[in-house]
Amino acid sequence: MEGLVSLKPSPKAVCFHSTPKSFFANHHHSRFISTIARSSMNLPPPNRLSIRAQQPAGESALTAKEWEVGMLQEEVAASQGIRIRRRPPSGPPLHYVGPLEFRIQNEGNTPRNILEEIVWYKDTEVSKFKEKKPLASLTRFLDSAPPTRDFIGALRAAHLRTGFPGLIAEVKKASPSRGVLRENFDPVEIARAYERGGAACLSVLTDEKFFQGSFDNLALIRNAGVKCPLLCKEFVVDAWQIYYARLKGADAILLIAAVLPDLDIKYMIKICKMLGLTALVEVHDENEMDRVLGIDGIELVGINNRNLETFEVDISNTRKLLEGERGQLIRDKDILVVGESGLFTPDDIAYVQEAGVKAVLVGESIVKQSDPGKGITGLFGKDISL
Ligand SMILES: O=C(O)c1ccccc1NCC(=O)[C@H](O)[C@H](O)COP(=O)(O)O
Repeated sequence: MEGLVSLKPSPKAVCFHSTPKSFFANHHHSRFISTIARSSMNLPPPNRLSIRAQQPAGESALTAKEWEVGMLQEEVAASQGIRIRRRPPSGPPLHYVGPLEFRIQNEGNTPRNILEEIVWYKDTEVSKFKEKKPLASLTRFLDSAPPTRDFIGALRAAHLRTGFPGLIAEVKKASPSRGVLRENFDPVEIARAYERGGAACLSVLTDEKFFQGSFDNLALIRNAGVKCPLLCKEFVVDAWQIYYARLKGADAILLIAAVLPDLDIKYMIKICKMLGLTALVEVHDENEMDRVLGIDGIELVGINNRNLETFEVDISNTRKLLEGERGQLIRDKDILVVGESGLFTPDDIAYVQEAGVKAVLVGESIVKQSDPGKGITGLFGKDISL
């Protein structure tokens, strides 16, 4: 039978007879909701056997429900073309039919690519953070957080002033694709050098495990009096991270369409607006761009030239996503577009500017220079600080 990975006599099968009626009622209810939700979203029938009512009660019933909700979320995401799974498909608890127990096959609990690995790690990381600092305790400090600065305004002003795309310069120590980019890494010194070199805004990587960044770096740069508005470069999977970024001094935060379903993006944009933060919504392909253009209230879209699943970088991606009707819609909506990743030379900047971006996000090519401020001059082929 397809999908069945184990089938064996179960010593626990006796539990089947002692399962309380309330469990069957609730379970039936949750199946009912799932079925309505699934059909209203044009989702295919679930790809698993549906005899779960025979599960034992208690903890495993709860786990089964959590699993079912998670599976429904995954199905919604998949129906929007999202390939990244938010957490490992650890599968439901064992199922019991009479004397037999069985599990349904899942695709394996190993991430399929680096982005999925990062997202799975974030899920557990954020859960731990939330235990230590629940949202309710964070919100108490919101009034004492530093005021947010106008991220998009700074990019537009730099574009007007220099005639080049406004620069978001990235404070990036390391990356999964390139390893360590800068050994002697002083985030505040780099931030100041970028500001002196003419950056309009800064992007600060806050992920520790994969990029050797930190939320402390964000706070250090903010508290050092750097005037450029700051983007919190995180892999957001939970609204908690947005509140935390705000408390640490961010003015903007990254939301990745390859990770977040439409409803999450809408909800997170509302939270950003409520907190005075700008959302930079990042896309990599046409499907993600079309999804994002269908969402109200988007002001800033980043086109990442790096495929975060394969690490492949191709700056013609920016041009491809800005061609034709999409480009027209973006102009009609007055959305500011940021060209991201793989920009090393004045020709690269000219190429993405020609494609229609009014801002660029650059890390590697400038952070590697002994003076990152001079790196900016090299990147643009001109001193843009003047
Ligand atoms: O940079 C990576 O290796 C990477 C891997 C997985 C997920 C995200 C990753 N990078 C995030 C970015 O997109 C870049 O930091 C940013 O656009 C700057 O790119 P670059 O100028 O090429 O350093």
